[in-house]
Amino acid sequence: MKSFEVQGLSVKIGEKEILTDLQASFPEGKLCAILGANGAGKSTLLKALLGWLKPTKGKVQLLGRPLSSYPRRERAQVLAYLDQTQTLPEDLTVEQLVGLGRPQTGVWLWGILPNPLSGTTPEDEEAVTWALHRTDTFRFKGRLVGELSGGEKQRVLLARALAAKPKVLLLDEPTNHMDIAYQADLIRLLKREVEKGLTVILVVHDLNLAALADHITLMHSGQVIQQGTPQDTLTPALLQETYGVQVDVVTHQGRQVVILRG
Ligand SMILES: Nc1ncnc2c1ncn2[C@@H]1O[C@H](COP(=O)(O)OP(=O)(O)OP(=O)(O)O)[C@@H](O)[C@H]1O
Repeated sequence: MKSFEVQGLSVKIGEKEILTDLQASFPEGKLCAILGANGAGKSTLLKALLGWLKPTKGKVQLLGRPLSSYPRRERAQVLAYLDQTQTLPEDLTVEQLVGLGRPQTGVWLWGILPNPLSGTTPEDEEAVTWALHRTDTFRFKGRLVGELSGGEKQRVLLARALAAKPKVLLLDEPTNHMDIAYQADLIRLLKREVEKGLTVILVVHDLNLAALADHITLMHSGQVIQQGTPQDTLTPALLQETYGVQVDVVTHQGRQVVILRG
């Protein structure tokens, strides 16, 4: 089955059409990367997949069912989202913040942050502990969020997203501001979850990180121009179409490596 199947999707923000008749499908249980130049519509596509932006035309199917048929709560159980713009409540402990990932405790009602300690079930506690372990953050569960480094925060945010036990995790530029070691670490953690059945769809700018994905989507001007394996998509011709730059692509240890032409 596909995680998402998108047919003829158009999305407007205000009067401006950002996505136009977009066709795409994303396999289930794979690490999928979305690439495209600034302004191509990558974040907008993620928000449409999350159901936050309503299409003016077209259909989005999530795990074989129309996205619009999912009640909000069920959608929050199936999909998790992680981006860079979230401001974090710095005076919570890591464990409390990860607890907010649970759909029933983490919903921000009327702009009020619910008490992270109220209404917690044993199942919530088990999921939080599991997510802390999966992201190697259990050892600092008692620390305050405000005291963490950028890379540590990133892992804690991943733990919060995983605590919901989603089937599909969408990430918007999760490797921004991360050094190469943290980037590798994040991809390793994501791959580990994918091996356990999670579908991951992430927007990235680094082509050589994208080469580690199972499946790549190339976007240009609000449309998908190609989808497929790194071998099928990371080609000089398609990257020229995507970014308008000339690159060379070499294969190193079975993986595509993209080099900008000088
Ligand atoms: N709230 C908004 N109001 C008006 N225009 C918007 C809004 N959000 C996005 N856009 C426009 O939609 C287009 C696509 O934006 P989007 O953020 O989806 O691109 P992106 O591919 O994620 O870009 P980047 O790589 O720079 O993050 C851009 O031209 C952007 O200016």
